[in-house]
Amino acid sequence: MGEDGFLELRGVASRYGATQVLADIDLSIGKGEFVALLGSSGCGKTTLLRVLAGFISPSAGEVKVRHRDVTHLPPDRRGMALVFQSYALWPHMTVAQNIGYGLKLKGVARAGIAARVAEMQSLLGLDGLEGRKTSALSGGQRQRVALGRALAIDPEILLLDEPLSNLDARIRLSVRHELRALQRRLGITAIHVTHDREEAMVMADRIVILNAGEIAQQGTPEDVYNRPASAFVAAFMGAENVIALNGAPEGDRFMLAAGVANAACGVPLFGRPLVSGPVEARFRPEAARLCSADEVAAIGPGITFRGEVAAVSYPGGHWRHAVRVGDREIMADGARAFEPGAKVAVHVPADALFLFNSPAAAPAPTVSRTPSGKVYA
Ligand SMILES: Nc1ncnc2c1ncn2[C@@H]1O[C@H](COP(=O)(O)OP(=O)(O)OP(=O)(O)O)[C@@H](O)[C@H]1O
Repeated sequence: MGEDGFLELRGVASRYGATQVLADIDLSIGKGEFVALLGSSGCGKTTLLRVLAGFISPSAGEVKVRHRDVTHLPPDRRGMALVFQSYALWPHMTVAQNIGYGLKLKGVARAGIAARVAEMQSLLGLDGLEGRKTSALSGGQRQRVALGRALAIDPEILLLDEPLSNLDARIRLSVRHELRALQRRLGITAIHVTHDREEAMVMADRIVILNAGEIAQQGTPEDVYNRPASAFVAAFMGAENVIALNGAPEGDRFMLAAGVANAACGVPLFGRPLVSGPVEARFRPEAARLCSADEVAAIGPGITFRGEVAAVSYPGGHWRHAVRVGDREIMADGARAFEPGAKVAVHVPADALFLFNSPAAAPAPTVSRTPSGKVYA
């Protein structure tokens, strides 16, 4: 990826009437980068995409392409193309007419349109369908036509608003890879809105996680998955098990106090700015290792919770257990099934344990040291 800061947003805010939807968004995207805007429903993903495309004027801030301010340019003068979730194809037009639509608006001559449409059809595997009305196409074919219409105008930037969400699960998996391969081959810069975590993970160079109109974290898929910067991001990225603990930093370790279901133990700090006091411990069901209470051996650094199996199911590949740990219920996967009522141990390896100071416990990001050997209540 070349040209850093190819597409830049600085201090972008947007509101609908009195409702603030985006606040102070700073984002810098490199040429040829594939960025996923990931967030739950209503967090402002589509609004951000529409600000980029020029369909909405931001209430503050600026949008720049190659250091040129495009904030107040109309959509058709930004070198961008938007693919809508609904595809927004013309049902009474043929595949060829739909793909050529943007070129016709630009006043391109007929022969030029025909050549470009043929090129797009062959690129997207739509050969032979040029005369078909789009109302007589499958979902996957419509999605390709919408992509063809967007790419036909040779945009520098492709904006994708959940373009795969109307496809059935199996087609969606293959289209993800096709779209990503096409984007790489064309070297086009892409911003892809999705609420599907796995889709963002497998497609994007960088994931930007939005929460209530603000950027909660941005980084490579591996970064946001393994090093979530907040409890919100950890939960959003699948670490939904949560247990309240107490602890304090000591050197390069964080010492966790004994709790109702765990013995005191220490885990590496990994540079996290944790302070003494209550912490929220989060982990994924698949990161936990389940064994019977009497076989808890030292399985490596991490924390082990004692619990009782409440329910077990088989979603495929592993057994998923609901385990009562103190007054909480957590989910933990195992290679074998434990019966409800079984006393078990749930071990969470240190590198899969995400710790965050509870909001009330983190007034200032200072790292305090504790006298060694103390129990932190
Ligand atoms: N035209 C509008 N007028 C008023 N409020 C709006 C309008 N469009 C969107 N909103 C509100 O702005 C917020 C952000 O909407 P947006 O469509 O950007 O969210 P999103 O993250 O794309 O959600 P989804 O994944 O459900 O599409 C929501 O609370 C929504 O109700």
